[in-house]
Amino acid sequence: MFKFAFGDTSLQQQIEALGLAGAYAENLNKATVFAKNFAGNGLLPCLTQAAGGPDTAGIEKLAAHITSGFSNLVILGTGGSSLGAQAATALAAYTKGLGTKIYTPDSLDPFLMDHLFASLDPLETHILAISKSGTTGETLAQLLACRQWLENAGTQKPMKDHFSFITEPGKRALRTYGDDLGSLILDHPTDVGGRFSVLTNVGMVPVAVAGLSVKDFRNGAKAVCDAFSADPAMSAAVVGAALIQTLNENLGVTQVLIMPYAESLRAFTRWHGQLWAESLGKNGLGTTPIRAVGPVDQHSQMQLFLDGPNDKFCTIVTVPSYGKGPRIDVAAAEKYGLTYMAGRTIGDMVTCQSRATQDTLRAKGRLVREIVIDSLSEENLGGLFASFMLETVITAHLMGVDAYDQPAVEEGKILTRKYLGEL
Ligand SMILES: O=P(O)(O)OC[C@H]1O[C@](O)(CO)[C@@H](O)[C@@H]1O
Repeated sequence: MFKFAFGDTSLQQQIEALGLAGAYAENLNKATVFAKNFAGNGLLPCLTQAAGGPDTAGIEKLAAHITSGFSNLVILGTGGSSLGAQAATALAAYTKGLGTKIYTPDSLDPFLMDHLFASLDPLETHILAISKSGTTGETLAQLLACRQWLENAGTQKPMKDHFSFITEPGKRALRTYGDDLGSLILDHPTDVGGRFSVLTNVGMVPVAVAGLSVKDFRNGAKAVCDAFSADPAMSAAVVGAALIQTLNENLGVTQVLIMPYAESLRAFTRWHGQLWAESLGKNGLGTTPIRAVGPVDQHSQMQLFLDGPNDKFCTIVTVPSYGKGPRIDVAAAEKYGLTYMAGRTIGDMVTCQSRATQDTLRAKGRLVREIVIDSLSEENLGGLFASFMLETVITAHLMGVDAYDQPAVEEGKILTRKYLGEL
């Protein structure tokens, strides 16, 4: 579980100081009513399905097939078919894992494909192609290229074993391809959109391959959903959605910054970026997600956040890191005039940096939410996924847009196919 707070001064006092008490109360009420109905109706399929876990056997079977036969897993997929897996498996950087290395070439890039083919052992490589629609050009092009690469390598294993698929049931190119090959295919849930799919098999097969606990991710999400259902008005999702909407409508806040002080949450910010942008950027409305990671981006973007336009709602995610990490040698630090860090740990420095960032942002009049997770764990990351999905859906309701479609992107896809056909 995680906690959230807005600094030493209560949120209510800050809202009153901005003259927004009435507007915020109205949005909070609207968000709470919606959240209660929503909870009463069983929340989102992407959350409830995951909690039930009827797909566990399929996830375990596919993960076992991959880890027992291959030392590399290449996940072909883009957007919601890759970002959740990247965000979730980033935690494995701190664990021993199962020995299978995961590659996620989610942007089509000829140089990266050449590099992958040159550096990976084809006989040791499994390809998992994920696409909800089963028609995404980038993923299909990569798939055909991978098949050719494996054919050329003359693999000894049956070709069908080198591939697996996650896609919706029904007639679609990716499904037909997988059927023809005779490979293992898991169904992408039809009632879960790609950017909401991280807790389904889409994110959880990679999690299992990485040696992380699917159960813990889902339990973490469930705990957040249970707390949300029990008292929506107190949840980070409802408060966050009401606040962002109020700031947007009344103070011209048009950007939402998410800045974790943990390298392993960098991929999480990319996942959040798609979730927020694709769900809410509609009908001339929307707030732009901005990604940053602390402390490194204090040295690149922070000047703008502090001293540029006051148009951002800031969320800082922290993990208690006091006393964590290597300790800085006292004598060496003192010799070079670095007494302030002598005997401190790297975690002490990061703790002070995130605190200083928040204080400075607040001193500059920015509204800052701190989300504190007590450790970098599957439960906590699962909880963050659930909370931000809920926040997005509630914000969409307050804005009056449909969180689940992405009509404008589809126009670009049609044009790409046309241009390729004309080459
Ligand atoms: O999973 P699919 O169908 O390949 O789609 C990949 C991504 O492309 C989009 O449809 C946008 O083009 C996203 O919504 C989606 O996550």
